[in-house]
Amino acid sequence: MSTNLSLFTASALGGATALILALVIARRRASNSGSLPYPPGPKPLPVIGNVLHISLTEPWLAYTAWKKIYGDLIRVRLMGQEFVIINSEKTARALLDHRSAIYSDRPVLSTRKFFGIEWLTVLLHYGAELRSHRKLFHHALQAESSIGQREIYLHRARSLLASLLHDPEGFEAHIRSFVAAIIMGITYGYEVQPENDPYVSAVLELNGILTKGLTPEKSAILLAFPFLARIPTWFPGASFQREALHSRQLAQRVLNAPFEFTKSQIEAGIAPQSLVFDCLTQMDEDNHEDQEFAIKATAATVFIAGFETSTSLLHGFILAMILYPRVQAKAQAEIDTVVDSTRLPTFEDRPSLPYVEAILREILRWMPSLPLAVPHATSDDDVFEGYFIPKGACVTLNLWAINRDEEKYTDPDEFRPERHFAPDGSLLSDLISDNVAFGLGRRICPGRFAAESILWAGIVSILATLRIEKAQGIDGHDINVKKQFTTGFSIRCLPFRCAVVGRSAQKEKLVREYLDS
Ligand code: HEM
Repeated sequence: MSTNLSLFTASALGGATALILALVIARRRASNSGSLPYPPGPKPLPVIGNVLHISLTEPWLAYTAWKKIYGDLIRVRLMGQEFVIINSEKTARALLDHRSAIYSDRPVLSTRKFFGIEWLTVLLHYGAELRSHRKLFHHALQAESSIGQREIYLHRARSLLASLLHDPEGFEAHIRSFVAAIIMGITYGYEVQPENDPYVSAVLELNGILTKGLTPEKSAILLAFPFLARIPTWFPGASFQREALHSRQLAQRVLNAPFEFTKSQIEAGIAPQSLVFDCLTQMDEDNHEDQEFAIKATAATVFIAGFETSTSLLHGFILAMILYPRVQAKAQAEIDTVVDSTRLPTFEDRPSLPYVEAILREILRWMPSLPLAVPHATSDDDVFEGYFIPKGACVTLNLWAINRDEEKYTDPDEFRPERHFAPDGSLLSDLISDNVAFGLGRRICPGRFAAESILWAGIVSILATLRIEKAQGIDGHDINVKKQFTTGFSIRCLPFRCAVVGRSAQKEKLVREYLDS
């Protein structure tokens, strides 16, 4: 909130800029729209557009409320930037998938450079650099690679069980370590330290800043008032600038430090296989410098993009298990019929566990870690169902609204895995890797296969061996928990407490035996 205030205080100084901007916008609109209307939406005010109509930290709430008034495709204007909000999966697929030639760019995020992450794949414009990154991702994260990495996921999941049994109160940190160990292992061949790992701490801190500062809505303000980026960090109220400076320093650390670690391991001949190892040892003869930078940026993106989203969903899973003990018990009963008491679950059991599968789908729906996904941008003018969508528009996939579509999901706030089954009792056939939670079209999440396997390994291992319950206060009463999220570009549950207990002495013994073996 203080960021908003400092932004707006400074914004007030920008009258002259605003006037020039208004003229530019008016000229641009006159030349672009022809006679076709923009999609419907709340009437923008002169110059500032709809800035006062939304919350800059939770814009999806207004976008979702407007769905009832304006429908599946909404036009919003924030300062000089045109936004098109997509509120239904059908319209999202029609535009982002079927017209991907036009809808695969990213908006001009002025905050990209300001926060020092202009190299982040997620934010690259559509072009040669992005294609080179996506080629590297494809090589390391395609569905087949994820199958090969399943043993690592299960091994890490079983270590997570031991940490949860040993220190239930620290469950948030243990889940973060679980995800970090997998991602740092497959990306850099690096073994994370159990506590205060320097690379993990840097990413955590960087993600914290980016989550608050990187929304396209804030970027639109910075784009309209570029002088804000040049206010010195010592200026009163310049907290935004100070955070950005810190972000630039952290981003350099995240980009370089683990990469240099792997390089030195390769030079010493002791590097295990990893994304960076494979890519560096398979480089072409030419342009070593450019190739190395692409590998470095791709690897750092894996950590930034994969870490926050996956941990957020697993925290959401723990919350759901406390709030819905019936679901937990039903999943455990299913697992017990498939996995006998002499072993722990493996990926071979997955097809026999449809209810666990439905829980995974329901987590992706109930807990949208990226409520507005990652914005796309149009690289050309377009016309859709009679509405004009200009080149350069920021096209926002409102997952918050899509996941709460009451026509598809009755009582959408309820966590109900049963909604993913057909009336005949069979699991619906949609693939998790096609889930709209991973975005659409040419920018679809390249980490979705890895993410799916990481989440499944964590969820099934916890359900098979542990019971998640409400924690008890010192008075012996249960501590109630609520579904409440943080705000920003990506969201997670607000901190809550829980108790974790082994489901039986035999199951605890299985975990210990596995880790001792
Ligand atoms: C369950 C966890 C995850 C969710 C919900 C998620 C979701 C998303 C979404 C919505 C996008 C934007 C897609 C679009 O623009 O249409 C995206 C992009 C991306 N994700 Fe994920 N993701 C997850 C995990 C991961 C993991 C584990 C990795 C890496 C291993 C990863 C790497 C990326 C990258 C590199 C992009 C940018 C692609 C581009 O801009 O071309 N994600 N993700």
